[in-house]
Amino acid sequence: MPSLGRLHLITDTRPGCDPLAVVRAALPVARADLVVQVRVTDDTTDRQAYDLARRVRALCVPYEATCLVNDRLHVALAVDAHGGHVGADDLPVAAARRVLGPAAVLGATAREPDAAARAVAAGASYLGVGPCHPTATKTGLPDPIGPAGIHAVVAAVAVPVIAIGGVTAATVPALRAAGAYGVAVVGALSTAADPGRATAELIAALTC
Ligand SMILES: Cc1ncc(COP(=O)(O)OP(=O)(O)O)c(N)n1
Ligand SMILES: Cc1nc(C(=O)O)sc1CCOP(=O)(O)O
Ligand SMILES: [Mg+2]
Repeated sequence: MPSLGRLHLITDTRPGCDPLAVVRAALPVARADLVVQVRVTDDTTDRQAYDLARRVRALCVPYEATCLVNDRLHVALAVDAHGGHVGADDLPVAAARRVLGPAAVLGATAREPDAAARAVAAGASYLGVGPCHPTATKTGLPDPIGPAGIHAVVAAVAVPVIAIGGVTAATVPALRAAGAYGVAVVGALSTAADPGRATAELIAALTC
């Protein structure tokens, strides 16, 4: 299994968004450094999620980018995605690992060191940790943990930590300095006037 990409593009399927256009713009820039996580709104049907994931999976192939599916692991299996991501309202990590198999990429959300260690022991191959900063993309989240919260988790686990929540190219250096392996973004790409350029800025911040 190749090393995990450092830039995780999470699809934005809210009204007015064009997730496939954003993926198409990001792929030639970030290539194998890109992980596309197919995340759909709760009211999206499984058929719609499957159709989007199938298209994303196909787009990723020529760039050797990674395709993951959020929450809906049956969709991940159905499109032969590289893996999935689960959080507190989804299948437990150990059950998700059983569903996806030993070779799959499996991400788990963890917000503090103890939960992070439990998720890794249960089979997570990377952790999504946040929210780092305030975000308008998801409601109901706890207060932002900042780079210090990222560092606390990094110190507790030996798997890649992906920082999420309000991440922009400007906030990447502090997160990397805190030990984050990479970052996951929704708005920084989905609301960008030029998603290709925004991808280049994020990749530059992640690799310097
Ligand atoms: C990389 C990454 N980190 C965290 C999350 C959040 O997952 P979860 O807590 O299950 O919330 P939803 O995304 O399902 O609303 C994520 N998706 N990706
Ligand atoms: C889906 C999600 N999960 C989070 C968490 O902290 O678990 S923050 C988040 C939204 C991230 O969107 P943006 O990059 O636009 O802030
Ligand atoms: Mg979830």
